[in-house]
Formats: sequence, C-alpha cells, structure tokens
Amino acid sequence: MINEHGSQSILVSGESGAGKTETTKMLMRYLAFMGGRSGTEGRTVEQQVLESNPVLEAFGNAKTVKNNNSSRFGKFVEIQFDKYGKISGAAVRTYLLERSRVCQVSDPERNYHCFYMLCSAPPEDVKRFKVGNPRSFHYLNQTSCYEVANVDDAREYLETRNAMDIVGISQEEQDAIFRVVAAILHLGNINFSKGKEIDSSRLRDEKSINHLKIVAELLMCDEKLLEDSLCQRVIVTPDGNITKPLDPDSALQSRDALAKTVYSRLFDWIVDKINNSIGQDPDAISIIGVLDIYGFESFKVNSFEQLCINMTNEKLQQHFNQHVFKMEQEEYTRDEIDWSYVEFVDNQDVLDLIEKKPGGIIALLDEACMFPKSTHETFAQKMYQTYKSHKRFSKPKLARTAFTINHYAGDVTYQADYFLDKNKDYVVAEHQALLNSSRATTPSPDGNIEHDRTTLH
Ligand SMILES: Nc1ncnc2c1ncn2[C@@H]1O[C@H](COP(=O)(O)OP(=O)(O)OP(=O)(O)O)[C@@H](O)[C@H]1O
Repeated sequence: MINEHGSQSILVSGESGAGKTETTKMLMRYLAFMGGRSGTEGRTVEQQVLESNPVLEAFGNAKTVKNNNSSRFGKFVEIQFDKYGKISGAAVRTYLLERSRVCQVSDPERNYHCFYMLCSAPPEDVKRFKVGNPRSFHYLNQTSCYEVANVDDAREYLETRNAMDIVGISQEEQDAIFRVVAAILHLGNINFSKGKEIDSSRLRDEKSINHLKIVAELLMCDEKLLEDSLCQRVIVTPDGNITKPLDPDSALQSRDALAKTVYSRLFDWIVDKINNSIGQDPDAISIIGVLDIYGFESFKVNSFEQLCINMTNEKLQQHFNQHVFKMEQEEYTRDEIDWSYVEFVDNQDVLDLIEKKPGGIIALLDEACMFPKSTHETFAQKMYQTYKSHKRFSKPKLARTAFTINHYAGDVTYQADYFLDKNKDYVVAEHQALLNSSRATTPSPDGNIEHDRTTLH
C-alpha cells in the first residue's frame, strides 16, 4: 500500500468454521501493529478497532452445528491510513444479520451469545435487568444447548462490557443495550389465548401479563400500547382506519416480528456507535479493507437467507474468476507467454438466473411481493414455468415450493415457503409507533424530568 500508493482489500472466504473470523482478527492485529502509533496514550484507533471484535461477536455470533462461535453477519472493515502509513480512522460495515435466530433456534445450536452472557451477569445486574435462568426463557429454551465448551458466559459478560468501554460506549448506553436484550427475552415469554371476539386474542395468563409489564418497563413504553401493538393491526382504508384484532397465532407472529426488529435495530445501533466513536479520517490517503463474509451455505432446510448468502458467494466467485482466470490469462496471451490454459467454470449463468433484471429469481420475487394475492405456491409455480429448461435450475420430484439451484459449489435445494415475507421485511407500523413512544426519563440535577437521549430508538 505504501510502496504503490494504492488502497487494497483482502477477502477472507470459506465455509462456516473454516477460520475466516480468526484470520480476520489476525489480519487486523497485524495491521494495528504495523500501522499503530507507539507510545500513544489513551484509547487509540487501533485499540478501538480490535476491541470492536468482541462487542460485535457478543451480539452477532452464536453457537451453530459447525462452529461454536459462528458469525451470523457479514463484515467489511475499512482501515484508513494517513500519509505516514499510520492508522488514522476506521469504519465497520455489517451485512445481513440472521434475524430469525432471535426467535427460533434448534438443537444443538444457541441463540446470540449476549442473551446467555446477560443471564450469567453478576447478581446485581441479573436483578436490575430482571433476567435469570436461561431455561426460563422461550427464546432460549427451544434448544437444550445452554453452554458452550470452554466458554464462560459470566466472564464474557464482563469482557464485553470492558470492550464496550474501550470502543466508547458509555455505562448508560451499555445499560440501555442490556435493557433491550432483557426486554427481548421477556417478550418471548408473552403468550396469547383466544379473546372474546371472533379471531381475537388476549394475554394468556398472569405470567404473560407479568412478562408484558416487564417488557414495557424495560423498553420504557406504555403497557397498553405494547399489548395493542401485539394483539391488533390497524388497516388503513380510503374511509379511515379500521382496527382489526389478531388471532393468537398472528399475535405470536407479531410478537416475534417485534423481537426481530428490535434486535436487528439494536445491532445496527451498536455498529453505528462503534463507527462514530472510532471516527473516520476524511483526509485518509489510502485504506485496507478486510471482508469477512458468510461462506457458501447448504443446510437440510435452506431459505431466503441462504439464497442471499449463496448469491453473494457466486458474485465473489465471479470476481475471482474475472481476476485470476480471465484477466490473468488474457495478459499471458497478450504477452505471448507459453502457458497451458487453465479451465474454469464460468458462473455468469447462475448469477443471471438469480439476479438478472428482469427475469431473475429476485425480480420474480419482487414482482410476487407486489401482488396481494401471491402466495409462496404461486411464486414457486411461476419459477417452475419460467426456468423449466434452465440448466442451473431444477424442480425436485413432487415438490410444491422447493427448487434446486446448481451453484458453482454444488446443488442447493431451497424451500420457497417464507420467501415473500422475508423479502418484504417491513416494520409493522404499530411496532414503530410503540418504539417511537419509548422514552427514558431521568431527573435532572434541578429536579426536572429530562429526556434521556441514550434510549435506543
Ligand atoms: N488459526 C487458527 N488457529 C487455531 N484455531 C483456529 C484458527 N482458526 C480457526 N480456529 C478454530 O476454528 C473455529 C472456527 O473459526 P472461525 O470462527 O474463524 O470460522 P469462520 O470461518 O469465521 O466461521 P463462520 O462462517 O461460522 O463464522 C474457531 O473458534 C477456532 O476454534
């Protein structure tokens, strides 16, 4: 970078558990060492960059089948250098946090580390944040895995707090973050039964009422507003707004949607906070980018998230093909070098199948999302029809919604069942109104109530 005056990027890729995150951390440590300023006092940019790792891992990593500390998001770290080749700023960009994990986990996996850390926090924090045994929370007890070998969640909690200090997250902000984490756990314990009206729901029992109260207290919002946002939906019509009750199943879905929205916003807020605190250098001369992205995924059940991840990997593969095979070999030909041609499989056709506009799978999905009558079945039928002679696409025998793509790394069968909802990914208006109404109020030194801006909106 210094000799050739050019910015560079390092792409770390590989399947889950291959060692991408560990390699990225080593790269960052190396760059911090080479570009650090010796003898600088206080929190240096390089220290903050390194300490952003444990904070992001606490909220974005989880134990999976393949890896006890699997990153469930993609990350691009941009390290900025001044004209002396010293680190002068940094920025972290994250991609596609796996939101579904917040509400749905199966054996032998766990939810995000931060939930277990908070449950193992020192007694005063457990009391303050009203948490307890992880086995008592629905979002954690769907799997029987609570511990990870060689990981002490109690110690991790203290280390995460320490790393948060270093990256510039204040004690008040840390408390606000863990209040939100605790609120999500209690939210998952709210259950519903049939209400008096047809297709309506109400809180199931005293336990649910109690958890709702705690959520309202932790999120600093109104209890009734919280209950209504879970059990009702307002429909806007040309003649005015109509309030429609939700049946117990829909209320549960609404509860989970709220939990996922709050968690993903919390994660984004933490990333923003880290970036603001580390600071960017507008006068940086060059950058070194490090990309640690999800590897190619193929599970027993693959959904929209896997399609997005695998599409990203197809694009990276294409970039690799372009640079290593196409461009390099063209140069050899130009230079009349005697070499034997390296065969490679061009994956442009898979990329076109997925992302071409119009006509690709994503374009068909966007189109389906615009028609209120579309279902996952009509979407799947449309795909079967459109790609019936595409050599990279096939329909498994007897499938109604499943489809298989022949990726560069192998065949993956996807279930189209939740593709429409996942692609829409909207925030329910009632949830937004509820969260906007959340206010932390603390008495100011003169006794007046002040709005505390550390609340996470
Ligand atoms: N260089 C290394 N030395 C020793 N152990 C390593 C090294 N790299 C990885 N590991 C081990 O492998 C595990 C998985 O590595 P890592 O979390 O970096 O994988 P990953 O490719 O980022 O996976 P994912 O895509 O699931 O996030 C680590 O927790 C560690 O135990």
